[in-house]
Amino acid sequence: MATANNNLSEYDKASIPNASNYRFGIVVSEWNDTITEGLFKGAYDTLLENNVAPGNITRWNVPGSFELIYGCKKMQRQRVDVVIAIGSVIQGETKHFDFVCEGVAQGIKDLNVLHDVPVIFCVLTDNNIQQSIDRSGGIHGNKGTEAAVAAIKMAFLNEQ
Ligand SMILES: Nc1c(NC[C@H](O)[C@H](O)[C@H](O)CO)[nH]c(=O)[nH]c1=O
Ligand SMILES: CC(=O)[C@@H](O)COP(=O)(O)O
Repeated sequence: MATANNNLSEYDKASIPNASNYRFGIVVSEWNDTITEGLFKGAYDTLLENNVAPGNITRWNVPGSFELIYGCKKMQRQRVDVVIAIGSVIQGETKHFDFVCEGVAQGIKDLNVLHDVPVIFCVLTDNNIQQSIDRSGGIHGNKGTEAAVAAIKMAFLNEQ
């Protein structure tokens, strides 16, 4: 189902485990920061709404989405139960978009395979800025909210 038919900010609160004892690492790319700050706000607010204490949330910034891989690898070694990678990649004139998106997706996948701390993929890969606006608190909701819900669920799963 495409995002256009499924608001990113809507979730069943009854399906969310108790998150008050989990620790969250959030790594935020500075490229397209008006978008990534919106994604971060969505994630942060959703964690607080689900009884996560601010002191249980650690945020680091990295220059761009490609650096999310290294930043999340380092964050996995911190005292956290789950990591959220936040980025915004927007198509330009060249094929660089393709390499950044593929590299980040593969790199974060690898971190989930190689290490025992889940990393949530909250990276928008959009054709234009409007699509990014629409998915970071706009008409399609906020992918940061979706990522925070996924993070809580994966922290719970990691306890099983
Ligand atoms: N064009 C975008 C980039 N490009 C920068 C790379 O992510 C990386 O920082 C650089 O290649 C140095 O290693 N990054 C984004 O996050 N979003 C873009 O649209
Ligand atoms: C995703 C990118 O790296 C891209 O925004 C860079 O723009 P360009 O392809 O015009 O160099």
